[in-house]
Amino acid sequence: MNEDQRLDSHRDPRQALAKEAGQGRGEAESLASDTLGVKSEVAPHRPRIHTDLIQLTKPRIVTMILVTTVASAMIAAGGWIATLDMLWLLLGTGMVAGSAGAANQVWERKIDCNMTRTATRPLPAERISLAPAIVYTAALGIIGTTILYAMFGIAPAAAGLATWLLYVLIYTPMKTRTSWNTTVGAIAGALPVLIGYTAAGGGTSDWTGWLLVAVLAAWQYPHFMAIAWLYRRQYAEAGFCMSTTVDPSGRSAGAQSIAGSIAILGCSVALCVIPGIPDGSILVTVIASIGAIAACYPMLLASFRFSAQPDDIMARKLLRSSLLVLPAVLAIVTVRTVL
Ligand code: HEM
Ligand SMILES: CC(C)=CCC/C(C)=C/CC/C(C)=C/COP(=O)(O)OP(=O)(O)O
Repeated sequence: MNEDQRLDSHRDPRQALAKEAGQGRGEAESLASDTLGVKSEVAPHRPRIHTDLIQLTKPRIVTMILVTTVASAMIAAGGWIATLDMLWLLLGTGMVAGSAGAANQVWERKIDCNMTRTATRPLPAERISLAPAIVYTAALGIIGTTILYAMFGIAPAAAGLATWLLYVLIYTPMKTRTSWNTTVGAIAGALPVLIGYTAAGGGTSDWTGWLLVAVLAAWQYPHFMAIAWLYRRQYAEAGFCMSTTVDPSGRSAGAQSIAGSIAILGCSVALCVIPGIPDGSILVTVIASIGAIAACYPMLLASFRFSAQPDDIMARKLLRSSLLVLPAVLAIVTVRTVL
């Protein structure tokens, strides 16, 4: 049984690889920590309630969302905003994002039982019952939206609410019906940049704000196509409709990964060039543009390699590069805009 066949086994690829690496983890670790080789805390065998309340919010996705929030606020403001304002912005956005993640898990509590990757979550594993989970989800969303409205006005609050509704009421039910769910999810995952952007004074009609949305939307294709490949059997068996269950060859996933990697490169360079129009420094513009291309290159290369050879090894490399490229691109574009 060669490596690919073993990796293709029905076992969760993370546990197969973890077992092989002699890590012998009892608990399946997060995909990113495993992929990035970053040691994350192994979930305690009997997690406490506060651990479960955090797990319900999809904390690692929310953390990356908050990274995009800081960047978009700084890009809109042309620099750092008042620290207290940034803290309120992160608290409000984090609560609304956590509420969306929790609402998704409430909605999918039954189908999550059918996937190794999600079966250990608080609701499928019955460590939290439905009623308190719903109250917790509602409280996070209402308090978070109220903070955004009270501190920053209608635009950030509306952007958060629109994202919540799109992710929970449109994207989530689409997951078992059509692989186009990924495009809706990409829009939902990208819209939160408008929270930070408008909270820091950016306009809803600014080119820069929508180019930031485009960067996030494009990024999610290589990001998720790698995941959709790694978990393709689990998605198929659980009844989800993803690009890799509709097209098991991986050609569609590969093509979408390449398209997304090219799109994020183009949008990132555009974000580096726009501030230089008309009277910005040519040298800074050129250096920043080269930096954006260099930051996107690893994910572009990984996308081409995954497309040429769709297997778990190439998919893990693509996922790893996606989780490193996004913060790098956001850092370069932020510094360029602030300079
Ligand atoms: C179409 C949109 C997206 C889909 C379908 C998607 C799906 C997923 C899935 C299934 C995982 C694996 C979670 C696990 O290990 O159980 C994951 C991990 C992750 N996602 Fe995404 N994601 C999307 C967009 C985003 C966005 C917008 C962000 C933040 C900007 C993000 C950040 C992350 C991070 C940091 C991880 C690693 C954390 C972990 O291992 O749990 N994702 N994503
Ligand atoms: C401010 C605000 C409302 C932000 C929301 C941001 C947010 C949660 C974006 C979700 C991105 C996304 C599609 C994740 C995958 O969910 P999934 O259901 O495919 O993941 P799963 O299979 O692990 O449950």
